[in-house]
Amino acid sequence: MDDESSNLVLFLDRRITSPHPQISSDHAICETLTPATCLYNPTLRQLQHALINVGFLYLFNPPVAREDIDAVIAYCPRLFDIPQDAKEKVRMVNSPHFFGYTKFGSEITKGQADQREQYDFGTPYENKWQPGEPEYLKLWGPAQWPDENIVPEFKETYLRYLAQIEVLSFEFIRLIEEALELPSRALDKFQGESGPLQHRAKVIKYPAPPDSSSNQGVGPHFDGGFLTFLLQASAHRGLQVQNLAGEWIDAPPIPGTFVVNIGKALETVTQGLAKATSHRVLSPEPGSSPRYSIPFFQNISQDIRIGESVLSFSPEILKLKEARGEPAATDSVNYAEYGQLPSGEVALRGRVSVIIWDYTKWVTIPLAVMSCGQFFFSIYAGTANAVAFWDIPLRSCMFEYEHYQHMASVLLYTTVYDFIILIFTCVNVVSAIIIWLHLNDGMDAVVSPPATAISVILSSQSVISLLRSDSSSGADTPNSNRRQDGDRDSKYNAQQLTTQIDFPVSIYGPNSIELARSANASQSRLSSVVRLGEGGVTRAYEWWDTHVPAEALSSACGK
Ligand SMILES: O=C(O)CCC(=O)C(=O)O
Ligand SMILES: [Fe+2]
Repeated sequence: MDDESSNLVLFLDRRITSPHPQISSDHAICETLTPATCLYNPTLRQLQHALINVGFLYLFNPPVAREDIDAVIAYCPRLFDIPQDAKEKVRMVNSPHFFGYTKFGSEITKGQADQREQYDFGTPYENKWQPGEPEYLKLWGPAQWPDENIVPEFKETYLRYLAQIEVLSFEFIRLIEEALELPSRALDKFQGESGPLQHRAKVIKYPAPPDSSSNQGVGPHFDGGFLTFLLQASAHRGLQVQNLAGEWIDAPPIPGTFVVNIGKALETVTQGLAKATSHRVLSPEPGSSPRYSIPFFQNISQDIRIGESVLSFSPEILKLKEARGEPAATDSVNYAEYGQLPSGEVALRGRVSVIIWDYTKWVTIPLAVMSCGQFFFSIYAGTANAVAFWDIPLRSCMFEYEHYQHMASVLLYTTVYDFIILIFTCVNVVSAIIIWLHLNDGMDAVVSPPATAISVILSSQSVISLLRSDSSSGADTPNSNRRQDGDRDSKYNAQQLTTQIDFPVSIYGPNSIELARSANASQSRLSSVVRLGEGGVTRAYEWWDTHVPAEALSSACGK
């Protein structure tokens, strides 16, 4: 542990003595410091560095009861080992709030199926949506929990865990205000002045792939909200973070820590000072046990248009952003609509983009019916042709004009329909191959070719991209340099965020299709990555205890 970390420990220990204290709601830690003092505080300087230049950090010994952390970790395998029908009962498709179970392979990031299975849960929230109110207000509400008889006390334990992270997340916001030299509580306006917030959390299982076909646990993405607190719940590596140079850096699990990273909303309100960082997860090696993780996503108020609420900073601190330099291009997709839409709508758009799947599925039914009709007509016409040909009396008068005309038209029909059938058959075969190669067997829908085969094709990223060829005119975040990034490489403009195929279609209805189209039209590619400290994600923050485990730190830093 270096001197700066020691100072950090002293700073916090003066105020908090218990290893797992309740965090004081009056935010005593931060209010005792003026912004000017913060500049001299090495801890906050470290935090400032991590926010501006890295976007990821480890939080050591977080103020969350160790027994609750251990308990939620212990639940991970149990949650996924329950019978499949118990999981199906809480499928996300039942929930207007997008909570619940998503089976393996049912999520797509950057056009590829993520090799993970997951539950989405949330902090308690009662939905009060009324007809006529914006649809995005449906997004928050009660989570779906697995049967208490099958996973006893899971809900209670997990909610207790989430409650502690929620408090921690707000406490951390206070530190961020100080580190970025903002007035105290400058970030409050994003957090529920209009009422309580709901935060999301997941429990994720990344199984080892059977072979080396795909190792995309989850593809490159940014998180959307303010802060993410990630508990890596098994000893596997796999989480990777993209640095300023565009390289992927490992962020290995360190026991007793959370990985904290910045979401697009916080990046937007801080004029890009606090960096959202592109990250991904690689599946465990074939033959290994599954990796588990438990992320907590801190939300912001649904009504706020954060593009209109961007904060002001001192010229000195903005210079730090300039000094960071231009990041290399990233693989991730962007939440560009934050520039102008209410944050709830941004979240809804991220979700309902999947409704294109359903829309195209219905479009494909007439296509499939046509295909079948043509097939049968072709058989009929071919048979009629053959019968006519082998019918001696008929053939004998073939050279009479009307019979000749009859035979010619039968031949013409047969040939044309056979040709159409050939094309349809080719499309079906190609789509089946694409499904097999890219989407694996994780989708419910892939059961009855040709209709579903075509629907997969139509709803695949490439076709969606074509549908949205106007995407370069979309909105952007307040950072002017991003516009150029989007324009420079327009092939990424139409890429979706991580997309779940399992979704509550009936609840959001046909309007959502339009929403989805415009949502994706306004997404643009963003080059925004941050430089990781020498050797990787290296800055560790001691929260309560007096000792950072040196061996853990050095293994994380590769030193
Ligand atoms: O599982 C992990 O380690 C990260 C998951 C993640 O980045 C996400 O779900 O947004
Ligand atoms: Fe993430």
